[in-house]
Amino acid sequence: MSLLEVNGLVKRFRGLMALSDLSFSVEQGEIAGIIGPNGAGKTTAFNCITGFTAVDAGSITLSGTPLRGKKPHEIVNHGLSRTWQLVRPFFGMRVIEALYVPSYCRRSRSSPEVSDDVESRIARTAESLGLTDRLDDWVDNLNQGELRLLDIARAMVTNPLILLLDEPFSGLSHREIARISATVQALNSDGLTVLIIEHRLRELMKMVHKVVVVNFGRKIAQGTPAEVVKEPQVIEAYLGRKGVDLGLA
Ligand SMILES: Nc1ncnc2c1ncn2[C@@H]1O[C@H](COP(=O)(O)OP(=O)(O)OP(=O)(O)O)[C@@H](O)[C@H]1O
Repeated sequence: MSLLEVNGLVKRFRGLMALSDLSFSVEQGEIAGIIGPNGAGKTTAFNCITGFTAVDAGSITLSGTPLRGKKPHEIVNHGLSRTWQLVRPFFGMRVIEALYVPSYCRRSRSSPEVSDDVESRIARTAESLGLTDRLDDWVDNLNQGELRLLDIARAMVTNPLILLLDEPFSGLSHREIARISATVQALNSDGLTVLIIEHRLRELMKMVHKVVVVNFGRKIAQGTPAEVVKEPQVIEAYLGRKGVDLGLA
């Protein structure tokens, strides 16, 4: 059984088919990527999986537990957390206070998987995200890269089995991207499964084990980075000349 299984997902917005029969799975311990052109349905897929958007058809399971129809906070309590394309920080709070907010979810306080107390998990999470020195600082003083790290830290405080990241590199410098990428890979080495939407392909392809390519709400390819960049459908729909520059062929 895969950790996350998405089967036959359909989502219509009036006349527009945002997702048509989208199926893919993410295995325990994997870093998987979702790529595809603008408007392909990637964020809609995240919104459906995380309970923010109602699904018209299909199923979503996490470790075999059906998620479809559950509310976002219930899904978090099952072990699936996410970040958003646009960072919306809790300005006016200190970093440590912003990390306490997600700690009030049930999974963070009382699930059988949780062995440590909230205070030590926040300290451990801040350390693994490189934010220990910033805990007493105001969120308003963080730079863009640190705000992204804080977003990931907030999701990590809920003790997820799988973390969904929506364009975590967006708007960041090369140096900030390298820091986020190394941090996510370290979290993965500690057992976290990760699913990432990203357009920064050169950086993404270096860190993922598997890529799912979506176009017009359908999966058009799946495989290792080296496999998908050779797929004619992927080159035509999305990569074009970009594929040649990824250094994977
Ligand atoms: N709430 C909504 N109401 C109507 N149409 C929507 C809504 N959300 C998304 N769409 C449409 O669904 C399609 C898929 O959008 P989505 O944001 O999922 O694409 P995406 O692959 O994430 O794109 P990008 O890479 O630009 O972020 C687009 O045509 C978009 O305009």
